[in-house]
Amino acid sequence: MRRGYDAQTTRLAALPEWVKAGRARFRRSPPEGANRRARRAVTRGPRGPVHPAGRPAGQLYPPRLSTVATGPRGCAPPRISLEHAQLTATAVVLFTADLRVHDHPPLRAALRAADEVVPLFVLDDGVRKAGFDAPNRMAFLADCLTALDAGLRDRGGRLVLRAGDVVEEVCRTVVQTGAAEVHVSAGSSGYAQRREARLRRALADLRVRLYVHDAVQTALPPGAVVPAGSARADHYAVFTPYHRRWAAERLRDCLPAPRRIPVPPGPGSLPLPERRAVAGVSPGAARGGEPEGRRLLTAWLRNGLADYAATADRLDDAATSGLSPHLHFGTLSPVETVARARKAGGAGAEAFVRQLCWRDFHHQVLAARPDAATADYRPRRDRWRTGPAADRDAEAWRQGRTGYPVIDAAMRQLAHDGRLPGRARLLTASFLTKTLYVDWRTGAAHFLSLLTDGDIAANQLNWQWTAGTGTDTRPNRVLNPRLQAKRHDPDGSYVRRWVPELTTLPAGVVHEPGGLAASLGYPDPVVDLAEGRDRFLRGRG
Ligand SMILES: Cc1cc2nc3c(=O)[nH]c(=O)nc-3n(C[C@H](O)[C@H](O)[C@H](O)COP(=O)(O)OP(=O)(O)OC[C@H]3O[C@@H](n4cnc5c(N)ncnc54)[C@H](O)[C@@H]3O)c2cc1C
Repeated sequence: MRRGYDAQTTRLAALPEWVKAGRARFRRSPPEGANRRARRAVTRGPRGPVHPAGRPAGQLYPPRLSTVATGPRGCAPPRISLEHAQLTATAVVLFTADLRVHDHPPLRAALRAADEVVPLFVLDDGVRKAGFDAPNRMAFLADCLTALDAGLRDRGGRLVLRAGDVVEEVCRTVVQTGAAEVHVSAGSSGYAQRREARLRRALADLRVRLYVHDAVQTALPPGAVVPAGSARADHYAVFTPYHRRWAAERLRDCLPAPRRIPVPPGPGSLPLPERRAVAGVSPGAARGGEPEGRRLLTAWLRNGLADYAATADRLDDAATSGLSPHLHFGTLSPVETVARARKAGGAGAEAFVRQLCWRDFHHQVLAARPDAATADYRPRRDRWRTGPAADRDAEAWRQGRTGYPVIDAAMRQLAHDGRLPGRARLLTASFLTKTLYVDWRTGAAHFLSLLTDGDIAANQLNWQWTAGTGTDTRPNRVLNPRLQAKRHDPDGSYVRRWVPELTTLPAGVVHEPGGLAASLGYPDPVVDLAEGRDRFLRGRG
C-alpha cells in the first residue's frame, strides 16, 4: 500500500509516504511549535488517541501546518499560498449540499493546493437523528452520490463514502490519508454552522478551509450585502431592498469542472446507496444527480424560461423550472444558474432570477438567525389552536380532505410527487396557518417529511413568511382558496387531476362543489372561510 494506513481503523500502520516525500521537498524547517501542534491534531482524533504515540515530532507532518484563518464567518476570503500548494500532498474535500463537479470552488482550490484530493461524503447520523432523512430526499441523494462518483471517475477519481458522525469521519479520513487540509463549503443552517465549528475545533491544527465567501450553496453568500446605516444589522429582513442590492452585485465567475481529479488509492468507501433500496419514496418523486440537473436547466432555459413571468403562478408542473431539488442538493450551482438565465435574457429570465434571489434572501436570514428554523422570526403573540379539533383539522389538511378542492389537490400532489408548485405551497400554508389557525411548525414538518427539495432555509422561512411570523410585510393577509383557485387554475384541470372525486365537474363548479360534494364522496369544508378568518384575527390579537 502506498500510504501506510489500515482502511478499517484509524490507526496509522506505518509512516505515510507523503510525509517522507513532503519532508524531502521542504528545505525550510517548521516554525516553532508547528510539529507539536501537528502531532496533537493527529493523535487527538475525536474519540481519543488514534496515532501510536512517540513518533519523532519531525516525522508526523510536513512543516508549516497552520491554523489559517479561513474559518470564521466574516473573515477574509480564503487564499491558497503558493508555498502551501507545494507543501500539501493530500487534501480532503467534504461534500455537503454541493454534490457536483462543475463550478465547485472548494474542489478547484483543493486540486490547486494538493497533489491528490479525497472527495468525501458522509451519510451523517446527525441528519438522520434530526429526522431530516425523508425517503424522497434520500432517494434523490442516492442518485446524486451515484452521479457524483461517476463524474469523479470520469476524471480519474472516485467518491469516498462514509457513514456516522460527520466530524469523526472527516478526522478519520484525515488520519488515514495524512491530509493536511480540509475544504468545505459553508452552509447557512444552525446545524451546518455547528458542524463547521466542530470541524474547526477537532482539526485545529490543520487548515480547515471554509468557503464562506465563495458562493457555493447560494448565488451571493449570506452577509455579502447588509443594510447600510445600522452597525448591528447583519442581514436584510425585507426582500425588496435586499433584491435591489443583490441584483447590483457582480457574481463570481463560474468555474469549469476539473479535467483530472487524482484521488489516493487507499481510503476505503462504503458501497454507494441505491435509490431502489430506499423505502417509502413517493411514486412521482424527482430523480437526482448532476447530469440530470444540468439537463433540466438547459431544457428549462430553452423551453420554459421565456414565458416564466406569465406562468410562474400557474398550478401545473410545466409552468416552473422544477430545479429546486437540484439547487438544494447542489447538483446545480446557483451562480451558474443565475449566470445562464441572465445570459438568456428577457422578462422571463428577470422573473426567474428574482425567484433565485428569494432563495438567497432566506439563506442570509437563516445564516444570521439560525433559530428561525424553529422559533418565530417576528413573534406575534399567536395563540395557535391545539387539542383534538385542531389535530383533526390538521390531519384533514395532511390527507387532502379539507373540502376545499384546490387545497386537497395540492396536498395529494405533495404526497404523490414530493413536490408542489410555489403557488400551491402558498395556498396550503396560508390555509393551515390562517384559515385553520394551526401552528406553522406543524405544516413545515409535514412539508419536510415529503418535499424532495425540503430545505431548512426555504421551507421554514417561507412557512414563517406565509404565517405572518416571518419577514412578510403583510402578516395578517389571508388567502381565499376559492378565489385563488379560480385565478390560478381557471379551467379546473389541476383539481381534476389530483382529486378524482371531482373529475366529472366542469370548470364553473369544480372549485366549489357545494351540495354535489356528498354524492361524489367528497368531504364538506372543515371550516367556513369567514369563520376561519375571524378566528385567526382574534387569536393573533
Ligand atoms: C410554504 C412554503 C414552503 C416552501 N418550501 C421550500 C423548500 O423546502 N425548498 C425550496 O427549495 N423551496 C421552497 N419553497 C419555495 C418555492 O415554493 C419553491 O422553491 C418552488 O416552488 C420550487 O419549484 P421550482 O423549482 O419549479 O421553482 P421556480 O419557480 O422555477 O423558481 C426557481 C427557483 O427559485 C427558488 N425559489 C423560488 N421561489 C422561492 C421562494 N419563495 N423561496 C425560496 N426560493 C425560491 C427555488 O430554488 C426555485 O427552484 C417554499 C415555499 C412556500 C410558500
